[in-house]
Amino acid sequence: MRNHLFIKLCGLKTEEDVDTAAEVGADAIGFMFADSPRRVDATTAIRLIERIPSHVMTVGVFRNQPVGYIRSVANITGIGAVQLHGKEERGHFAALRDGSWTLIRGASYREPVPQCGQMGEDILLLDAPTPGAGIPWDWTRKAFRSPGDEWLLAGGLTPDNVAEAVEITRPWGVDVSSGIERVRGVKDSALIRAFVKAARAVA
Ligand SMILES: O=C(O)c1ccccc1NCC(=O)[C@H](O)[C@H](O)COP(=O)(O)O
Repeated sequence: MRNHLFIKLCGLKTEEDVDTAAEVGADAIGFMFADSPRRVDATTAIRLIERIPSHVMTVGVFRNQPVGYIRSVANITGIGAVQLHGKEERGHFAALRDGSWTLIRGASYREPVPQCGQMGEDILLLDAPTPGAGIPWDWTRKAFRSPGDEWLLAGGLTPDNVAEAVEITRPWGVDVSSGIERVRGVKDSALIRAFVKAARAVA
């Protein structure tokens, strides 16, 4: 029996989204504070975070934004984790170490494969070249080796392919955004349920 698979659902925007995610047992819920059709403002995030049980990790996703802005959004909203998903270097991660947040690094799969902790992050999220586009990278490649302990597989995951992706790559967790939407930027409760069910079914 494998360990618990950590499931992060990203880009949620409504009460219905977060209530469904909590009900089906998501481990983390991501809010987009970077340019995206899923972007929310801090006021919306605060309202949504109030509904989320404390055992669920709340994640703010940022991309190439100043440390001061990230810190202020993190403080105002009370998010539990900061995900840096752009070209942020080690200095960005180091500057954000003074908070109580878990630090997540979103990196595109490439050779050499990014490794867990390389930039000072706590969790690595291994993604496709274009984040949030619903396009998978080739996780079926035979030479794939785990980048470390706490890493999330992301990029084009759906209820239909998540089980196979987990079986092949054996990640610590998975992350999804487009695969739980029928319309870009709009989450679908049935797809959220189907995704979590399929991911949890992997032995
Ligand atoms: O989701 C976005 O629109 C986005 C935009 C800019 C930077 C990061 C973004 N998303 C980060 C995530 O963690 C997504 O869940 C991840 O890229 C997977 O997305 P998808 O392939 O759509 O499942």
